[in-house]
Amino acid sequence: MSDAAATPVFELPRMPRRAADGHKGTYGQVLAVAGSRGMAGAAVLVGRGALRAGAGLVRVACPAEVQPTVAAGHPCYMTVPLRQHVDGTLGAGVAAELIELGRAANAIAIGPGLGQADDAAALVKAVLRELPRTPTVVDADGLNALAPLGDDFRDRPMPLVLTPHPGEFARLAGVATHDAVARRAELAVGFAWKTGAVVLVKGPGTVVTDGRRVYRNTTGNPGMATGGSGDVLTGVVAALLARGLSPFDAAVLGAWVHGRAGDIAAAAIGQTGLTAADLPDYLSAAFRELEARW
Ligand SMILES: NC(=O)C1=CN([C@@H]2O[C@H](COP(=O)(O)OP(=O)(O)OC[C@H]3O[C@@H](n4cnc5c(N)ncnc54)[C@H](OP(=O)(O)O)[C@@H]3O)[C@@H](O)[C@H]2O)[C@@H](O)CC1
Ligand SMILES: Nc1ncnc2c1ncn2[C@@H]1O[C@H](COP(=O)(O)OP(=O)(O)O)[C@@H](O)[C@H]1O
Ligand SMILES: [Mg+2]
Repeated sequence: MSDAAATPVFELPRMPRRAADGHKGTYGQVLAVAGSRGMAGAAVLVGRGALRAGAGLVRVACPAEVQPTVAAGHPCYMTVPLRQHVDGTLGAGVAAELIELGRAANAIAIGPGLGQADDAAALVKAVLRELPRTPTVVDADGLNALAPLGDDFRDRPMPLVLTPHPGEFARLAGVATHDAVARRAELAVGFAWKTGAVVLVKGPGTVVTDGRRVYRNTTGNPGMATGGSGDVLTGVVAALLARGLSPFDAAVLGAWVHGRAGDIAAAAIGQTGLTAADLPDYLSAAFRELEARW
């Protein structure tokens, strides 16, 4: 299928106004499942992204070994230490516990820094299968767990949001990486159509599609080509899902506001010294621009 078959979207979804009488339960609870030995930072970045995108409550579930490090990454999210394998990764043995935590959440972010062990992949699949109505964004090793993806989740009542970079998209869709770059929009539309997921393929001019509609993002800059930038986006999309945006709208607005934060950060401190850990702090300014439209 060509991307010409999908309707281009130019208008941004509205960021919902915060009700005067709202409380933290009103603005959505996010469960992030992320991190492993050596990749505690991925879990921190997802959690910070979700907080700065307005989630009322954020819980970061991670292997027990990295939990103190993750907890030290921000005082405002809670952390849940989970039993880990000897190599410091999570596995299907904690699926029941995670699914219980997931039932209490309005949205789940799963994948960054989980590693590529077979049992981590089994855990990801169990969570996605057992919570079919929970809005969920899958990134990084969560995507590797599903690759190659067919129509397994085609009939999921709540469509998944998948956020691959072109390398991950190539694995997921079973295409060559150079095609995932050169024919990104066309392949993403066809893949979204086939899988029933909302697909956000990252990079300059990030493409978001549900197979029927396609949005090409206009924000962002090469300063964001630095480890962990995508992990922040995962947290942002989860917060927007928890706030009640549809999967497509959460992906579109998430891509825009994440890129805008990168642009404001680059204007303030330049592209060269920009790190992913700076991005959440500049999300506030990016969201303030959206609040100005209220
Ligand atoms: N602080 C932490 O804890 C951090 C932890 N992190 C965690 O690390 C884990 C591994 O994630 P990952 O993305 O680094 O590895 P992987 O999936 O093998 O991708 C690399 C392959 O994809 C390709 N490729 C990528 N982008 C492309 C593009 N735009 N266009 C084209 N190609 C592109 C790339 O191509 P190449 O660079 O060779 O040209 C290469 O082949 C994961 O769990 C993540 O969450 C990180 O988030 C960092 C911070
Ligand atoms: N040259 C660029 N222009 C605009 N955005 C970029 C550029 N390079 C990277 N990005 C953005 O940075 C993020 C990188 O995500 P990802 O590749 O998953 O990184 P990581 O896994 O290290 O967190 C994506 O949102 C991508 O769109
Ligand atoms: Mg990534």
